[in-house]
Amino acid sequence: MDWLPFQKAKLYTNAFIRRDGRLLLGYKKRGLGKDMYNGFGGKVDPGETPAEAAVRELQEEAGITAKLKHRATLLFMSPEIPEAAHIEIYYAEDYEGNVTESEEMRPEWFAIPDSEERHKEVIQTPKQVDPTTGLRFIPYDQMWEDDKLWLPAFLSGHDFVGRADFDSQGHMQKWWFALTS
Ligand SMILES: Nc1[nH]c(=O)nc2c1ncn2[C@H]1C[C@H](O)[C@@H](COP(=O)(O)OP(=O)(O)OP(=O)(O)O)O1
Repeated sequence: MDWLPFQKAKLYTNAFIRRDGRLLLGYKKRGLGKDMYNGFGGKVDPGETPAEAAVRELQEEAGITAKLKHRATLLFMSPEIPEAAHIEIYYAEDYEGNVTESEEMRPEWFAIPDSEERHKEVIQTPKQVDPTTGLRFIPYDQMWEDDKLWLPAFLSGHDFVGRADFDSQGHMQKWWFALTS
């Protein structure tokens, strides 16, 4: 397959929160990406900066406020959406408020593998539970297919840029990723 034609992009945000060695993800209850886990985010509204939208979406979808740091940029393309999704990805290690379920997302904490090697094992053998916390490890088998390519490095502190093109069945067909720090 060729790269999907890139004409226009629409801005989105996505925010990942880590606290006490655990990662907060949301189970998406509706829309594209339904029944998958993801960070919290959505469309940037007119007149809003991506950073402002990231804070608003995190509050709306998970009920919490955080000082988010911009860490990555992802271009997501799919025949299912008319414009590319240009996603600015944010990160924080603390937050205020109580994590709360919203109409769009059911938040859940996951154990983070302690090395990139352990991430690979968790990717190969899904549904493993961390014996010390009783939490499931990051559910890579229930996330967008490209996330397993960058999330391990992202959680070890690397920033990145990348692009992933999907087919209408939701499978990734073409991609590139580059670490920028
Ligand atoms: N972690 C991720 N990995 C990936 O490859 N694509 C992602 C992604 N997070 C989001 N996307 C893509 C898929 C989706 O089409 C688009 C928009 O993402 P979202 O699901 O966060 O936004 P929504 O369409 O729910 O927006 P709102 O209705 O404003 O919340 O970006």
